[in-house]
Amino acid sequence: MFDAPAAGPAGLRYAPDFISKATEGELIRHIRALPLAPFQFGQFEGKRRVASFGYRYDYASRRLECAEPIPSWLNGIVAAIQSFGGVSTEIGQILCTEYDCGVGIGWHRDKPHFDRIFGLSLGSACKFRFRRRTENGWERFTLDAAPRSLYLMAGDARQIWEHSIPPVEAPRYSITFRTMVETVRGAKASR
Ligand SMILES: O=C(O)CCC(=O)C(=O)O
Ligand SMILES: [Fe+2]
Repeated sequence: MFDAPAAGPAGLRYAPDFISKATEGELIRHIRALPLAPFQFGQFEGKRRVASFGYRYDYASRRLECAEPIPSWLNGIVAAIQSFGGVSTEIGQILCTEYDCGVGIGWHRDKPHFDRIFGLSLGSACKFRFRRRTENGWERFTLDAAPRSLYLMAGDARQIWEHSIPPVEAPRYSITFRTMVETVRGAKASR
């Protein structure tokens, strides 16, 4: 059910076959039916297409904004992710992404409003790459993320290491589930 990748970043967990082929097919069908929009960061447009639920990070205003509520077709998988994450895991944000052939994502760390990051891979495999700076250059690690697998980035894997995906060779979909940091959860509770 769950493998700790050999010599990978601390805080990275990987679960192959987290969902069935039938569930994968259903989720892809739902994602394809969404009004996906090219990822916008400032004046740049990424080639991947996305839809956000719960919250959305706006690169123009550089603020976290409210997004559409999490739709009910995601309820089952959210429950499975929360139970994988353990007690007090509450998913606040979901990003559905479509990568066409030749599309990837550049090096980055996710925005600081988010805490732990769970990623479900659908449709095809990808090389999920990690790097962190060392005194003499970069230390690197690649996770082979199979379709239907789940990765979790927490601790160093989330806070220190950057991640990226080189252009995919077949269409890939992903659903990223994020918990919110305490300050964001507190602000929401007091509204
Ligand atoms: O597609 C994925 O699995 C990861 C996407 C990602 O890193 C992000 O949207 O921040
Ligand atoms: Fe990311």
